[in-house]
Amino acid sequence: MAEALLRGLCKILPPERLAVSDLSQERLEYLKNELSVNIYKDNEALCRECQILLLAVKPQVLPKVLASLENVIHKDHLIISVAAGISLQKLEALLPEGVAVVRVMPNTPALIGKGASALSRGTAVKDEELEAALILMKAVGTAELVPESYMDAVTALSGSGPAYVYLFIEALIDGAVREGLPRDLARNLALQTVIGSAEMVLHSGNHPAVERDKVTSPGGTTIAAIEALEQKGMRSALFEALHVAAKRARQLGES
Ligand SMILES: NC(=O)C1=CN([C@@H]2O[C@H](COP(=O)(O)OP(=O)(O)OC[C@H]3O[C@@H](n4cnc5c(N)ncnc54)[C@H](O)[C@@H]3O)[C@@H](O)[C@H]2O)C=CC1
Ligand SMILES: O=C(O)[C@@H]1CCC=N1
Repeated sequence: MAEALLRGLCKILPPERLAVSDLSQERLEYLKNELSVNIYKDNEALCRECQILLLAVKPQVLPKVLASLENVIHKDHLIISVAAGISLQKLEALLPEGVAVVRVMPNTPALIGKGASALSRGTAVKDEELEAALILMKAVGTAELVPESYMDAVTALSGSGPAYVYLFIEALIDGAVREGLPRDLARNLALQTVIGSAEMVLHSGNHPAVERDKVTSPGGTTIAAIEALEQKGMRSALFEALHVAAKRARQLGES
């Protein structure tokens, strides 16, 4: 996730104003070679140099990382956490008192500037700090301010969502191959179908069902396919997927 954000940020900031630290020397060298950003092997050294700190370690690791930075993080820092499930209350308790923290749920299409992020504001965040966080996230796609109570559902929808869409695309391609199409042709048609359909809903502002009805001829092919999808429980499978993902986000916050 950090690489996706970093690549997006490189489009609005010169690489010399960006720095990254990681335990893995190999990751650091890869990012230096790819993006020419500054690299630090040591989180503390990076914290001394940078004012905005974007934390992109696993939720299970985050408390340990923040504990190790207790003496270097101070009130002039703005902390942005992308860790799934970790609440603002928990982040604030892990940070020195009064440090500004914004909780963000981004997604990996940020890598190509097509991310979808939601942000929630911590208690010590000043207006200009919130604005800075929004500018950074808008550099990699759409970014919306949301109440923190939405965050686990956001994680289930747009945070994890790209994975569901990739699974859907993969299944479309395999289904077409099953019907005899060459894989390359199936891939191109499947991808353009997903992109075109999303853009139709976006640009028309219509409910998706309105666009679906336009495809669905009486007695035709589409209604036969939709009957099969309803019988196989596609809709309820997605309800369940989002439900367990949101539940898992809450569990990650408790660990
Ligand atoms: N992968 C995704 O699509 C999304 C991930 N997130 C959040 O982003 C965070 C990272 O997730 P991923 O990128 O998937 O994980 P990842 O495992 O790919 O990346 C974590 C990175 O942290 C580094 N790291 C581990 N301990 C460290 C330490 N003590 N100091 C410095 N670096 C350390 C690792 O070497 C690794 O490069 C998680 O909190 C996750 O909830 C949020 C939205 C979407
Ligand atoms: O799978 C995860 O836990 C992370 C959070 C959202 C997307 N990836």
